Amino acid sequence: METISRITIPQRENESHKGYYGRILLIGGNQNMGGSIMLSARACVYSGGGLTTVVTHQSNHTALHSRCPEAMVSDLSDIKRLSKLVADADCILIGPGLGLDFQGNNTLTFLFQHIKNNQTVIIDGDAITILSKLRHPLPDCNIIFTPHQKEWERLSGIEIDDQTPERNRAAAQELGAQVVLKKHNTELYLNSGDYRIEKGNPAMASGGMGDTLAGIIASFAGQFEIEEAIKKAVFIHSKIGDKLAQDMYVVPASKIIDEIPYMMKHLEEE
Ligand SMILES: NC(=O)C1=CN([C@@H]2O[C@H](COP(=O)(O)OP(=O)(O)OC[C@H]3O[C@@H](n4cnc5c(N)ncnc54)[C@H](O)[C@@H]3O)[C@@H](O)[C@H]2O)[C@@H](O)CC1
Ligand SMILES: Nc1ncnc2c1ncn2[C@@H]1O[C@H](COP(=O)(O)OP(=O)(O)O)[C@@H](O)[C@H]1O
Ligand SMILES: [Mg+2]
Repeated sequence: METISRITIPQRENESHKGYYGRILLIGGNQNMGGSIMLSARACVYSGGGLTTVVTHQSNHTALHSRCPEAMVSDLSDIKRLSKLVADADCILIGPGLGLDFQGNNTLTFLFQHIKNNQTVIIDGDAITILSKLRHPLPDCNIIFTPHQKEWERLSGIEIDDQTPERNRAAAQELGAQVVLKKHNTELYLNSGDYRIEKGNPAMASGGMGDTLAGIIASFAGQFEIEEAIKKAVFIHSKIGDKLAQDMYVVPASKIIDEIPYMMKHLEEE
């Protein structure tokens, strides 16, 4: 397994506009977990996503507008609008705070029926847990799963203690998806090979940290080639976590988000 020890961020073209940097659709946040998709949304915007739209429970709209006015919103139950938003998106994230009830279920099913093979979907959090139970056939498109170890256990059937690189690779292959296995020293099972990020620390072990990473991956998937997007996103997330942990005992996810544009600038190609 190869260790990723550095990444770079390309300079932006002068003659570019928001349409160059991805139309990103983020789906999640039920009545109780609006904060999770707000973290994904802010992370997406702060990572440079061109246009960010959030599909979330209506009760989250005001808070989302207030925390992240750059993002557009739509109601989780507005299926007609969802179908247009899915059709227009380059990259779709589903799962943070989605909930495990019928609405989460229906939304995931709807997305799988409507996504096209040139689109990318990132499946995180509750969407992974739903899928582990329902065993829907996966759609024909670029699929990235971002489970933590427990979610991976549910999805792959491999118990946490048995999650070796060989077994994880075989399970990713069987799913036909790329997998970001989140843990201390996160592992990436990508089409080109297996990678490890030897960055990140326990100050990052707090709720919302994965929702934030999912937002960065979605944003980068709208801007960069897909494998590069995953590598850059996981690396930057952990590198910021390490930087902040030099002075902070715990690193709340919101603090990671605030640092993203600065770290991207720091890693920008000459
Ligand atoms: N502010 C919010 O609204 C938040 C919402 N969240 C959402 O809550 C939903 C449930 O996610 P959870 O992950 O909490 O619940 P899960 O029940 O899916 O898994 C959490 C449990 O898995 C176990 N576990 C084992 N290895 C782990 C590892 N390497 N990393 C993390 N956990 C590990 C832990 O015991 C932990 O209690 C998701 O949709 C998530 O997006 C969370 O992100 C927390 C913050
Ligand atoms: N001890 C640790 N070392 C490095 N990274 C960690 C550690 N604990 C948590 N993280 C990172 O925090 C994130 C947690 O993801 P997840 O459990 O999905 O969070 P949530 O669902 O609460 O947003 C992952 O990116 C994981 O790698
Ligand atoms: Mg999570």
